[in-house]
Amino acid sequence: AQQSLYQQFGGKQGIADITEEMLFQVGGDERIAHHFEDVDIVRLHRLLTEQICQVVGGPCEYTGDTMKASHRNLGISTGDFNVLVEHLIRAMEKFDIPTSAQNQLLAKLAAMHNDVVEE
Ligand code: HEM
Repeated sequence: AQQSLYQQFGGKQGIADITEEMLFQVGGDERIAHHFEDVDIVRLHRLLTEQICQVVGGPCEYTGDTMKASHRNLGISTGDFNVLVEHLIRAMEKFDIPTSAQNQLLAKLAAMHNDVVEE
């Protein structure tokens, strides 16, 4: 039987595991870690998990702010954006998410690029 995109991500727990791993790696990457120094990471993890769950068609409601409002004035560049995506891909690989499922999420996140990046 064909699994839904949400199921291919391992449901809410699978998504929570992937975002945790991504944020952990981001925190250790000196290219972008400075952006997250004063951020409540537990809250960010919860919101990112909700958002990705919703984006992949899961039964979740994203309760955070818009991408444009929450990244305003953070000075995030396209390079920063690509580094975060790099860590997301590694995290998805670590949890054996099928490539076609990875690409479907990445396409949806790419559509947010202009709302996140300022330069
Ligand atoms: C498509 C890519 C991205 C998505 C889906 C995303 C998603 C989110 C979400 C859901 C929040 C929480 C919003 C809220 O507080 O209500 C957030 C906040 C934040 N994001 Fe992103 N983000 C992306 C890219 C980036 C990048 C590339 C950076 C920096 C390298 C970044 C840095 C931040 C920071 C610092 C906050 C916290 C802002 C604050 O609490 O004041 N984000 N992001």
